[in-house]
Amino acid sequence: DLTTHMQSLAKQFQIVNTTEDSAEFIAALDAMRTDAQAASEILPGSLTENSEEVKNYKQGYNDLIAAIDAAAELAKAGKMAEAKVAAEKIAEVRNTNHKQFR
Ligand code: HEM
Repeated sequence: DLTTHMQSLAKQFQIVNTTEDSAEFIAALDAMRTDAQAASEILPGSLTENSEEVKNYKQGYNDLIAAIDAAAELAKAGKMAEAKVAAEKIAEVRNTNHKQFR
């Protein structure tokens, strides 16, 4: 369910924020991408299907996935310092969307 995906996102994001190992960093981002995609298919109880808000909710996950991909790409290019900075955008996207939908 949605809560399980959120808890998994939080667990993996903690790894992203603490590891210096690029393989571990990339693997955690990969897991986050899978959870974000799955979560985007589940509407929270506060949203009615087909409402305008659903578009914004789905866009939130698109923004999250874009931030995940940007950080992963830098890490894959061996730019761990830049990747760490890019990963900060993930928390921004999370906070913005939690204000709206949580
Ligand atoms: C890395 C990014 C994110 C993290 C780490 C995260 C983490 C969490 C956590 C820990 C919870 C509380 C779960 C619980 O009750 O145990 C939660 C709830 C929630 N989050 Fe996120 N979140 C993220 C991104 C998002 C995004 C992008 C959206 C929406 C577009 C979103 C929507 C929600 C909603 C609707 C809830 C409450 C619903 C529920 O728990 O059933 N989150 N999130």
